[in-house]
Amino acid sequence: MATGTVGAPAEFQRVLVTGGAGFLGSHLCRRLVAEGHEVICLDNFFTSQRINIADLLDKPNFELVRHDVTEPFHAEVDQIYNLACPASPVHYQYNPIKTMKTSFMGSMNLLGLAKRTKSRILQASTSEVYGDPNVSPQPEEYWGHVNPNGVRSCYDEGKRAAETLFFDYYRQNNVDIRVLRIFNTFGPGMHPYDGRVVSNFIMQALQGRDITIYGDGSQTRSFCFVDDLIEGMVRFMNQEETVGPVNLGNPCEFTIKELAELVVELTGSTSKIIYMPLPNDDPKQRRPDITKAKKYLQNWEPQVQLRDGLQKTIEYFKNLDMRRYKDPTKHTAHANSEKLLSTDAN
Ligand SMILES: O=c1ccn([C@@H]2O[C@H](COP(=O)(O)OP(=O)(O)O[C@H]3OC[C@@H](O)[C@H](O)[C@H]3O)[C@@H](O)[C@H]2O)c(=O)[nH]1
Repeated sequence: MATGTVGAPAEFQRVLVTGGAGFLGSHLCRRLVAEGHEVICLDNFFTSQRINIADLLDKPNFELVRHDVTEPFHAEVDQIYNLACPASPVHYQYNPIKTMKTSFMGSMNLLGLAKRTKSRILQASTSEVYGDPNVSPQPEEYWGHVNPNGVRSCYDEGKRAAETLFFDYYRQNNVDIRVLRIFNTFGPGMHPYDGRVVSNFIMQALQGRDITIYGDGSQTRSFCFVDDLIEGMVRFMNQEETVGPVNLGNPCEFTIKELAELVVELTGSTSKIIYMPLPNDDPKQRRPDITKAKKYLQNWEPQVQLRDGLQKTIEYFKNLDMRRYKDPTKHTAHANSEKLLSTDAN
């Protein structure tokens, strides 16, 4: 029997985690291995590195396979968590055709595997399916406001197409699906060159570099600490009441300017805040409606608030050996920005 953790399945499972060496994937693998499950971690190491899961490599119930989900994969498994896809705008826009292929063909290949093995399969979908939302907070019923041919579309539309495939395999082939929409998540284990806002601001603050706000900083995001997210994800996988989609995130909403100021305060940094162009189609607001998550996931709600989570993340980044990390892509987030803002816009 597995440990008595809330949401843990009654029996040990053979679990496949795609993107298992990534930020969320490595936390998930760690938890599943600790609970005694047999874990196969699949990764192509495009944006992640082996070091993220170095502590798991010698565990007898952990197996690492270098594999790209755009190619079929065969194994006998009971559960599949499909987390494979670059998630940072900088990285997913680097090779947008590959991003779309990863979402669509990766889902297709893994749904085929789930169908054959009769395993349950969870898709890591995203708040980006809501695009630049004109409804706030965003409930699962909201269809979104998405540009089908913009620079973010490879990710937004890739994930939307993946959701379509999941629900069609469910309706047509009875595949046992779970679709989770993950909102902005942060915490220890993020790649220092991840390119997303929390890791950028902390690294800039710790290294005394300018803190780069894109736009005027009035856009909002709601940041969920990684432990809360993984807890919700495992509960969702192991409940029987809904296939989703279910939103998972922290509903406390902050402007990006507030985030920058908080990071400066918590690090005691002397960095100054500068303003850069807003990348195209950057959503102006984002906040999850988590009514469904609370209802179906045994009253799940985030336990760690932004300030406390940031403190833990700052400690993590302070102790990183930067020689071990490589920047996976060049920074392209501004390549398509239309308007330039002056450095004192605020
Ligand atoms: O250095 C930076 C980086 C980012 N930002 C801004 O901070 C906000 C958040 O940007 P991030 O890159 O962290 O993430 P985004 O919210 O744009 O996208 C994320 O959405 C949810 C997930 O599915 C994905 O992880 C990712 O696509 C944006 O408005 C962005 O323009 C900065 O102001 N400065």
